[in-house]
Amino acid sequence: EQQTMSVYLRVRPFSKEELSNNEDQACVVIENSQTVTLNAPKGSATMKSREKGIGMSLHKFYFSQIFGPDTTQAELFENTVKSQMSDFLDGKNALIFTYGVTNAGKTFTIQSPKEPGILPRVLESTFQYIGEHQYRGMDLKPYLRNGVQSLDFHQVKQERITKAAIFASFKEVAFFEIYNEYVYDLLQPSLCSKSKKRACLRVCDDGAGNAYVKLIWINIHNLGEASKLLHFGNKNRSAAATKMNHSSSRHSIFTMKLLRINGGTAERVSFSLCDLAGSERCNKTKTFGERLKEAGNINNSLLILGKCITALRNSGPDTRSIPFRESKLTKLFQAFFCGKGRPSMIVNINQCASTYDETLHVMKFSAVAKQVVQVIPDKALESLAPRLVGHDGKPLLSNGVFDSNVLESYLSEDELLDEEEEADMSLLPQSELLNVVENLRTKLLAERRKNLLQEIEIRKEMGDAMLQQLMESEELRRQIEELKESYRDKLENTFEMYKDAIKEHAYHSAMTNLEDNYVPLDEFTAEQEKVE
Ligand SMILES: Nc1ncnc2c1ncn2[C@@H]1O[C@H](COP(=O)(O)OP(=O)(O)OP(=O)(O)O)[C@@H](O)[C@H]1O
Repeated sequence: EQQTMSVYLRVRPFSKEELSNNEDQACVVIENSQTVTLNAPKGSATMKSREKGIGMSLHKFYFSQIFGPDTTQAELFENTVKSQMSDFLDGKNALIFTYGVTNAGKTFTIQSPKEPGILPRVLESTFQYIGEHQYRGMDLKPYLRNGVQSLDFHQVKQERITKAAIFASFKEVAFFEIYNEYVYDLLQPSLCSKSKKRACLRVCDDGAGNAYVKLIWINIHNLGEASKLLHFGNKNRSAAATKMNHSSSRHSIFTMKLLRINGGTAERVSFSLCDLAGSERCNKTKTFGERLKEAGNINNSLLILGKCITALRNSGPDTRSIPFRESKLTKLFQAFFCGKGRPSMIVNINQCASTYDETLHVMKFSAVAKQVVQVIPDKALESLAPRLVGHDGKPLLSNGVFDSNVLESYLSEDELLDEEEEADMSLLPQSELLNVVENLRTKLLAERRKNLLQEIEIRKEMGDAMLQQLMESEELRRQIEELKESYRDKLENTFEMYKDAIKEHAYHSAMTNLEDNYVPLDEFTAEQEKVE
């Protein structure tokens, strides 16, 4: 099945303050349920460009569906997420992400505390669907990206302790955020203590090209528990203040995994809701130092998301050249865009004249996303083939039957080691961590030594080449000097030659004159006497 990605637009209402600040300049006009027009207000960069004859002041955009300022949370859920919700309960992975500038209504749409947003409604629908068929045990858990792990007695005990650290008490949920290209678990209980530094998690690969993060998965039994978790996670979202806003700098992702247990087999399907960081660009935030880095990282991950979406629009079914690996966010979203689920996007905008240029940027981004064609597999779970594995990480099932021999050989020693290398270091015990550090230090030293040798070699080669060049130029200089010397000699010789020749010529001329004017003495005397 092929279809374009669903991209919805939600336009939030003006606040009283915005209305009194003259922000309502009819910049956003909803033409019908799928078309919206943006009119550039006076003073916006778009209008200034238009006055110079560049670009247009009016832009038209098309969406899967547009929701105006009067849309309620329930209407939005019914018309956007509901279809994805039934796909999810049917066994297909789903991802919903909100995109827009800061203060456009992304968080309100996902998880408003006032009117319940999409997230609490998704949770509620899931609980309604499961009803009495809920698995009450705590001995199964998500494993890597698509697997299911059976826990032993001690691990179940640990699970209860982790949960008890948050609640004083079969669906599993995780909540994490990506900040400055670092992944943090928002359900990490120790985060409550301000003195402790948050452990940042590695994005690992499950060996089949699926990226995942080792998160704390909490087994929840009712909506009340889910809300408490959400509240707990939100408390941990301590956003650093930027000039634009206080909590717009992080991408936060809430994921729910549903385990469908049927005898000895377990199927796993996930629903992720992502509240992306504000999409405004660096120049607007007027930040520097750490905040500039933060803005740069947000820009980078959204830029890579944009690059992936543009590449997806052009690539067709072959997604190998799409740069998903260039940011943590896209790495984790990759599977949804590559046929292992169905992503959809809710674009949030405000109608304020002062943020018009940024809003236009968001709309252009969504116009590209709207053209992405998705391939949706008929039976997503078959391709995901979740594995049921034991507490030591080895799969327990082969063709639906427990077969220890098959299972022994299934994961070879090498694979285990590979997996270990990809493991999240922050969760290892201290002794192992020390070993890892020691190994890394040895590797680092070896690498440094190799680099140093290489540098010495390169420097030597460069020195030799320079010496050679110097010698050659010295030889050239010497030859030129010799040539100059010989020319000078020749010139001097020629000069002397001419000088002698001139001297000789002058002598001869003088002698000739002398001979011509010569009068013998007796003749001269006779002549003188005559005159007297
Ligand atoms: N549809 C809506 N109806 C009424 N109020 C809304 C709506 N959408 C957003 N708001 C209000 O607008 C303000 C900004 O919304 P919100 O915090 O969700 O923006 P945001 O895009 O998530 O910003 P940030 O990037 O900083 O997280 C909030 O006060 C919110 O209550």
